[in-house]
Amino acid sequence: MTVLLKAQDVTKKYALGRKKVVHAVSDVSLTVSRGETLALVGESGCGKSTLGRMLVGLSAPSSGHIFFDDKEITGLSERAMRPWRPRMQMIFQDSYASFNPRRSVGGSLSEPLKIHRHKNIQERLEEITRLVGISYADLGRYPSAFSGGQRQRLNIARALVLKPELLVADEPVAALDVSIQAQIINLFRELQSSLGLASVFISHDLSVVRQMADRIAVMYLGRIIEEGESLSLIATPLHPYTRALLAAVPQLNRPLGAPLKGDIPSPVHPPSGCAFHTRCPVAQPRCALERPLLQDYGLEGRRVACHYPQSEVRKL
Ligand SMILES: Nc1ncnc2c1ncn2[C@@H]1O[C@H](COP(=O)(O)OP(=O)(O)OP(=O)(O)O)[C@@H](O)[C@H]1O
Repeated sequence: MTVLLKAQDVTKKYALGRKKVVHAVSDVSLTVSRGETLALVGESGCGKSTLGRMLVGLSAPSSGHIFFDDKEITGLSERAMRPWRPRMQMIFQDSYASFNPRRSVGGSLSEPLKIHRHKNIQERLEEITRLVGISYADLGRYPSAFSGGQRQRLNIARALVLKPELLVADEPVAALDVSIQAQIINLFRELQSSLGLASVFISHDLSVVRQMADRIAVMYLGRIIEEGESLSLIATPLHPYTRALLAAVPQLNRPLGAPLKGDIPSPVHPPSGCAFHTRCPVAQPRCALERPLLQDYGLEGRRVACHYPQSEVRKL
C-alpha cells in the first residue's frame, strides 16, 4: 500500500501563561496508507484532537514533520497550503460546526465547489447526497430542520464534496444516540470501501473503533504507547494501558486487565520515565526512571512502548 500521510516526531506544546507548558503531543510518528483507516484512541486530553488538526495542516507542530503524498506540508503558509486543502478534510463531533444556521444546507455544501470553480455543481450535489443518504430535495432546508444524525451525514457530505484523499474524523459519532451511531459507522464503512478513502478516526471508544479501523494507535499523555492491526491489538494487547482501556469495554468479554483507576496526570507536568507508571499495575522501579521507546515487537507490525509488555494471549 502507498503511504499517503506520514508524521515524523511531531510535537505540540502550548504555553500556559509565562512559565507553564502543556505537552499536548510529544514525538508522534505514524503513517496512513491510501485507503487505510487508522484510529487514534485514548482518554480525554491525551492529545488526539491536537494531533488530528496537525495532520491536516489546521495547526502547526512545535517541531517535527508532516508529509502528504511525499511532500512536506509542515509550516506552509496559508497561501502555500491552499492547493493541499481540498485533498485533506476534517470533520468534528459537533454536527452544527460546518453549517451556517442562516443558510440552506445546499448553499453551504456548494460553497467549496464554487470556491474551487467546480464545473457541474448540481451534478456533484446530487452525487454526494445520494452517497451519504440525504435527499437532494431537502437541500433547500436549514441546518436546524435536520436531526443530529442527518446533520452528521451532511457534515460528511461537506467534507467529501471535493473528493479528498484523506479524512480526519474527530469523535464523529460521540454526540449521537447509540442507534444513530451505528448508522453513521456503517456509512463510514461504506464510504471507505466505495471511495478508497484514507482516514484517521479519532475516538475515546474502542467498541466504535474496532468496527472500522484497520489499525489502532493508542495514545497516553501525548504519546503513542501501542500501535497495531486492530484485531490483533484487541486480541493481544501488550501495553498495560491498552489492556486497561479494553477492560472498560463491556462488549469485549474476558478482559485481561483491570479498568483504570485514578486520574490522568497533568500534561503540564508529565510523570518521569514512562508517563503511565503512576497508574500502571505492573510498574517496576525502572519505569519511573527510563522512558520506553515505541519499538517493533515482532507481532504483525505491532509497536509498543513498555519495558514489560504483557504477552499473555486473550482467549475470546
Ligand atoms: N489551545 C490550547 N491551549 C492550551 N492547551 C490546549 C489547547 N488545546 C488543547 N490543549 C491541551 O492539550 C491537551 C490535549 O488536548 P486534546 O484536545 O488534543 O486532547 P483529546 O485527546 O482530543 O481530548 P478530548 O477528547 O477531550 O478533546 C489537553 O491537556 C488540553 O487541555
